[in-house]
Amino acid sequence: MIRYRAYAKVNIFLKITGMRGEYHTLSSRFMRVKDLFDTLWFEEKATPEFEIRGSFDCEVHANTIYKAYKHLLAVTRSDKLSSFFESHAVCVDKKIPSFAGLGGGSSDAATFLTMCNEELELGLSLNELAEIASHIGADVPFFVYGYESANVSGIGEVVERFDEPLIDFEVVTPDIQISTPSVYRYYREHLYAPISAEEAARLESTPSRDILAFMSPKEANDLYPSALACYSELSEKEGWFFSGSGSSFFRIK
Ligand SMILES: C[C@@](CO)(OP(=O)(O)O)[C@H](O)COP(=O)(O)OP(=O)(O)OC[C@H]1O[C@@H](n2ccc(N)nc2=O)[C@H](O)[C@@H]1O
Ligand SMILES: Nc1ncnc2c1ncn2[C@@H]1O[C@H](COP(=O)(O)OP(=O)(O)O)[C@@H](O)[C@H]1O
Repeated sequence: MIRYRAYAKVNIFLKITGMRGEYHTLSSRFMRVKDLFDTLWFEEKATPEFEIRGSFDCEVHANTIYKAYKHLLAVTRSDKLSSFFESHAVCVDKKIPSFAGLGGGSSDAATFLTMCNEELELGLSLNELAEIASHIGADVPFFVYGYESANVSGIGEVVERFDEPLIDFEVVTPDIQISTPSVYRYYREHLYAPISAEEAARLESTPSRDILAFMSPKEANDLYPSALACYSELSEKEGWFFSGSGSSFFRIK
């Protein structure tokens, strides 16, 4: 069976540009962490229930991989798909820490969609897969496209490849479980200051190395000051940037 890599990501910058209903619209640069990834593959099994093999802190129906399966089945209504998972389990060698702001669950879900499309020859286009991905989580579309670096906007469904060399990151993840909704809520209630379309365009045309050289960590990620305010046990790390809603920090190796 072919093994697939579900890479982690960091947010080089993450700026809020407004609201869309309950969700925040953002302008963010996502970049792949090339030496941090989960590995996924399919394995034959005897029992018919949907099965995910791997070390998770949630039960199977809360797993983003299962949510991806349900959405894929609803869209394709494919008997080939449902019967395949009566005889095959999804195996995951989990390396990306959870609740880390590294997109672990989102990356797994996107990789699962890609694996099904390829191995079962579902014939879905990249855009069709990304459309399904947008219903699973805000970060999932980025991982479907598979770009090493991209500008992500909307609430995460607009993904535009950014052409630049990949940067080698060092990532540390303090053992603090940060709730993404809480961090966004605090930002909205206490720190809401959306940037203009012109400022977003300027950031989106700036190479990531320049962002990391000229912006402070708190300027680069609007959710960082919010996470610090929400979690007293989270402390700043001099010279390190904050990824997504956290708790991971990263810097150039
Ligand atoms: C913060 C970011 C930055 O990349 O990722 P992580 O920190 O999780 O890696 C993303 O915006 C998170 O994406 P994701 O983790 O998929 O969020 P979801 O599960 O879709 O949403 C969790 C909750 O976060 C809030 N949310 C999420 C995305 C967004 N653009 N605006 C929001 O307000 C909503 O309250 C939502 O109910
Ligand atoms: N495939 C998955 N991998 C990791 N976590 C998952 C997965 N599916 C569901 N989860 C749940 O999502 C929570 C957040 O994990 P994750 O998406 O990795 O965090 P983040 O979005 O901050 O990177 C986990 O604590 C776990 O309960």
